Amino acid sequence: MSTKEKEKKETPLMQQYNQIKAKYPDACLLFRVGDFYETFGEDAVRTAKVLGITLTKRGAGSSSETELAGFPHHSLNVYLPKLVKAGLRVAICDQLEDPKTTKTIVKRGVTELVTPGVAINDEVLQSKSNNFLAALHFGKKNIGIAFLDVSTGEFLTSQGNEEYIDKLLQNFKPSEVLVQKGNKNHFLHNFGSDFNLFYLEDWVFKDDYANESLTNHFKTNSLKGFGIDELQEGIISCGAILYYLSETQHNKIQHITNIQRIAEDAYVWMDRFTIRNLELYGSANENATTLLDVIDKTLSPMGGRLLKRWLALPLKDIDAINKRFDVVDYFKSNTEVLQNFQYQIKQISDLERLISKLATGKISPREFVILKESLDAIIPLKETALKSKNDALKVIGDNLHACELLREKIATTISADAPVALNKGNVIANGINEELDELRNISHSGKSFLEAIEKRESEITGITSLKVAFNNVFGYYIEVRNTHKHKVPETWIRKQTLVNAERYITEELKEYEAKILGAEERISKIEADIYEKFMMWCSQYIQPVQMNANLVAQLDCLQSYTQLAIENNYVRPALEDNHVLEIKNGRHPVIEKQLSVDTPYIANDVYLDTDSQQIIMITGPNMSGKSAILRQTALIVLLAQMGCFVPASSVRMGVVDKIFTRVGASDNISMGESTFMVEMNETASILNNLTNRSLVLLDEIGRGTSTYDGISIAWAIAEYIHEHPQKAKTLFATHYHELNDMHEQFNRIKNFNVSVKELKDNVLFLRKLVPGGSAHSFGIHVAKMAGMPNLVVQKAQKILKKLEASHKTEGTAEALKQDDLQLSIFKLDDPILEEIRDEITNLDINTLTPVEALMKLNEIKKMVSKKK
Ligand SMILES: Nc1ncnc2c1ncn2[C@@H]1O[C@H](COP(=O)(O)OP(=O)(O)OP(=O)(O)O)[C@@H](O)[C@H]1O
Repeated sequence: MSTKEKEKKETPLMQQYNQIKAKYPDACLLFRVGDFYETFGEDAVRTAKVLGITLTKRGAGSSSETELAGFPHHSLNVYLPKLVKAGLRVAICDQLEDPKTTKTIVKRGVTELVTPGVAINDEVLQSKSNNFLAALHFGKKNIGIAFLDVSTGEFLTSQGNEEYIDKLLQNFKPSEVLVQKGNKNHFLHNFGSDFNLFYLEDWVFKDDYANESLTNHFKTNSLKGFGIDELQEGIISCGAILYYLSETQHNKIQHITNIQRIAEDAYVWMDRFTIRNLELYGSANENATTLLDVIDKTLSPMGGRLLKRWLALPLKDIDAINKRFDVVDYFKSNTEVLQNFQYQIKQISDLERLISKLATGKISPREFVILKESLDAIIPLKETALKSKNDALKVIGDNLHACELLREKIATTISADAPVALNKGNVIANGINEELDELRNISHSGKSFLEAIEKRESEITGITSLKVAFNNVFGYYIEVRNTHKHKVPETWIRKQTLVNAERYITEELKEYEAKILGAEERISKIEADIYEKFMMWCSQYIQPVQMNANLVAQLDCLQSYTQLAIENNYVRPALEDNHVLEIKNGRHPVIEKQLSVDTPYIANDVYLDTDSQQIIMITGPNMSGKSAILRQTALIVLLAQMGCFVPASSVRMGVVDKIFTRVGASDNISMGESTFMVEMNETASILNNLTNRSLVLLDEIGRGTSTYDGISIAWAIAEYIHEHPQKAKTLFATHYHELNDMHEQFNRIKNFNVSVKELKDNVLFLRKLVPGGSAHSFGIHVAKMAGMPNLVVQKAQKILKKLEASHKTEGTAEALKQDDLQLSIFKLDDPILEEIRDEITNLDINTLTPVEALMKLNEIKKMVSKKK
């Protein structure tokens, strides 16, 4: 059948459907038909699967046969989130006119396109998480990025290299990412396929387009005021976001009141491995407790979201950090004030999302009441903050906006017990509109009016069981039991005969009915009009309410810090203008919460600086607690720079600007590269970015290869960090006790070990970090403890003894002395060694990265071993 013929066969409804669907080919189209949302074809198959609803066929057996799945329109709130959470883009196609008013097919159109990144329904959102839409623009020099949470109005941008953008993507975890069509592969190659991507046409990513749409939206002449005018690629990404909003019919976006620059240099740099490895707010293991789980004591959704941001972006400015400490100190010593704040914050709902709903015209009458109650709670909060003796709190108190007129207007305009849905009535308070009050009188007086008729007619006719009632078919009627039928006056018109009764209508009832039904329709119309205008009026308060939301979020984070410090005995770190890191009795905030009551966490001291103890080489058996010490050091630094107290008895530190973490043989194999290669890549990026204020954690680096390769590489890396002009403070956990020899040659490397007590054929973990190296790595003991069969353990012990005996004579330090190596290679007149010599002579040291050097070394080692 030709397409034309097929079209002819299609019903007008399906023709209309197909026309609309053609405009949204990649979305699941929910097509409103009467009281149902229907889906057809492929969409129906997907929808039925995701929602678990029945899949049927329309026009079965005919040429226009298609799958069909639908649900009642009032269940949209239940089903829509499920579709969006399943990663679908959902186009909602509504009836644009009242079916009663048209004789032909009802006009329909898409009123909203809901995608994972632009959802504002409570059912899709998580209260303590932002829901970001991101856009990326690959420029010549930089990659631009923008994030928008349309449910809160936060709009942020930045630009930088791939590593930086990767880190931001990890931190902000966007639900949807917009990418230029032409850069699809580029994106997948750099950032992986874990994101929900949507591709936009290349022309959207243009300078002029972005500038124009942004300045139009913000009604400004330039973007200077936002401090982003230099961010060319960032701006283009912001433009793509605005384009997408209009494409998805999100046109009411007044709550997007500014763009913030994510200032890369204001925050501690943590790469994605660090974020992942320290399990800050996510973990590969779903059941793992994250740092956020432990430290989050926030009481409001805004506070919860801000805490995540503070955790992702720790500060470097000592004054700003100290300000947060000061508030926590103040709260700690004024617990009554703290409790007062906590009580008030609990009364405040999600102001940020409520005001966004107002801006998008989606706020429900009930939510207006909640908005007012939340704003009421700001008043005592403001007073308490102003009365406090802490400067930062006073500033917050000063800036909290009382929103007096707004609160007053909501109280007088919206009924205190307003319903969730506008069409349920009783939304607008009495006394706002005369006509409304009058109509309500009519409709409310209805019951007594009907009762009066019932009484009167019963008396006149002598029919004792007479009843006035209503049904949808013929409206108000009088019902008379058969026994009284003969008493019915002639003027009554019989409408229905039942088994035991007859139903009649009267002129009077008909008139009354017209008045009442007219009144209710008119009431709905007046309420809707007033509501619409009221939302418009309230929109002048978007900014003050957003500011209040932000200030409450800050107060909430600070009370959360205090509560955490009180409950867990955290202390205030002393920030100093130096390069020292001195932790006394530090604990791991997460592990200490997980131990059983009878196993106390063993606190440890760590000291690092740039003069005497730059690198600590930590050896110790498996499971002794090496990783715990590394991670707790980073976590303490991180918490401190978030402005939070820390799990230790005291901490003294200069500000850290970058935290790097590498764990040997990490689980990146899935990306297709060999584990070892990945490990080397990761390490290379550290070595290329070291600063005097960096904190580097290297956990078992080198273990992804054979022992001797591993030792050589670990050695070379430690040496590189030691010799680097930027003296990065480093904790190096290793199984290779051979590395204990390094301190003889490099004076800022110090050996430590996590102590254990050797029992007869077992080890007892003491978990104390003590100076000095350890002689062996006890792996076999641990294997035994893990329940390995005895035969295996005994065999392993024998092999170990043999190996130890055979290597006793080789001092590692000796073996790795460069001079010796050179002599042994170049004195020999051997083709392979000559080849090696040529390789080395041809190397351009100036352009070689440290890891390339390591790889080269590895190659050379392989050549030498071939020769053996
Ligand atoms: N200071 C401590 N106090 C109490 N328990 C601790 C302490 N440090 C570590 N532990 C416990 O010991 C376990 C092992 O610690 P960790 O992973 O740090 O050991 P490791 O030496 O790095 O081991 P491996 O070399 O096998 O990676 C932790 O999961 C924790 O339960």
